[in-house]
Amino acid sequence: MTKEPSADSVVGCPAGPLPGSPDFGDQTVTSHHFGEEGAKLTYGSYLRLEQLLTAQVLESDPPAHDELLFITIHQVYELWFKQLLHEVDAATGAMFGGRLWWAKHLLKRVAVIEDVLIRQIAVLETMTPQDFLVFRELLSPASGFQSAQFRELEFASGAKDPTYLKRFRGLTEAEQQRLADRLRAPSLWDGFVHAVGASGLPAATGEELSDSLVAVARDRDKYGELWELAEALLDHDEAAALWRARHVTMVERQIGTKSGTGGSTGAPYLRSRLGLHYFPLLWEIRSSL
Ligand code: HEM
Ligand SMILES: N[C@@H](CC(=O)c1ccccc1NC=O)C(=O)O
Repeated sequence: MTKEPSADSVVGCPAGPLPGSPDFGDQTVTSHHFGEEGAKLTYGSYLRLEQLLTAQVLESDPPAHDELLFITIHQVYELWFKQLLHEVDAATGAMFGGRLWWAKHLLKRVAVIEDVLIRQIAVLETMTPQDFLVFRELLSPASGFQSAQFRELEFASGAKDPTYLKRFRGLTEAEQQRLADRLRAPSLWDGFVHAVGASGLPAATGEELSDSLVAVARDRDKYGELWELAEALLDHDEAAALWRARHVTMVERQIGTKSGTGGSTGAPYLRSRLGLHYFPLLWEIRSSL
């Protein structure tokens, strides 16, 4: 057990105002401005807090107490989805560029963020079905099904199901374009297949690839970097599967067997997606090891 340091026990951080820091009445240090002078950058302007903190607009009137939580959770998800796409794109590029250690580094971050996404479902589960029902009807026909970034993540990982392009209603032109672009762009899986080929192992057909992956697994002295990369991809795949499973249990807790606001059967539709794997071959080779 490590002891939590008290404020006055931290080296260089005595109790009381920090010398030279803004708004502490210390006028002696003028050579360093800590972002507080004139029109210089501030915390709020840098983080665009005016935009961020005015973007929670409730549908319910009078306001349903839990609708703010509902909006906040979804906005936080979309911010993390944006970050995940940033990392997944960079990891794909790194694999095509032969920088496998960087791809692995980024994929580890992806899995940690996904762990946060899984765990934050518990926050929304503090909302009871009764309190959700106060505003649920107002949400129809909107639904998480329409999250373009969520689908982009699926496509960017390797699960490219073009039928989703037609099944979406209400997406903006820009969102539709982004999804169409994603269908053509190389995925994480394409990047990994490239990396296997670049290492000298056969990777032209599914069978060759499967044999090569078994060879990688059996000789980690030789192919350690590829093996670890494959494991990092599997972590991402597993985390996405865990999120889907966690989401559907929450859905059943909130709406039981009711159909969804997005027009699907609800939990049965979501359960039909639980078998989805981004990298099926990485799971299949387990049976041959
Ligand atoms: C009270 C909480 C929630 C309920 C009851 C709920 C319910 C549902 C239902 C019923 C669907 C199926 C589509 C339809 O509406 O017909 C769905 C899909 C979806 N929801 Fe939620 N959801 C909740 C929270 C969330 C949260 C916090 C997120 C985070 C972004 C989310 C993301 C999604 C996504 C991405 C889909 C599409 C899944 C797919 O097509 O595989 N949901 N949700
Ligand atoms: N589909 C949910 C409603 C819902 O959760 C939702 C509604 C609007 C925007 C995002 C949502 N989140 C996930 O589906 C339902 O049927 O209750």
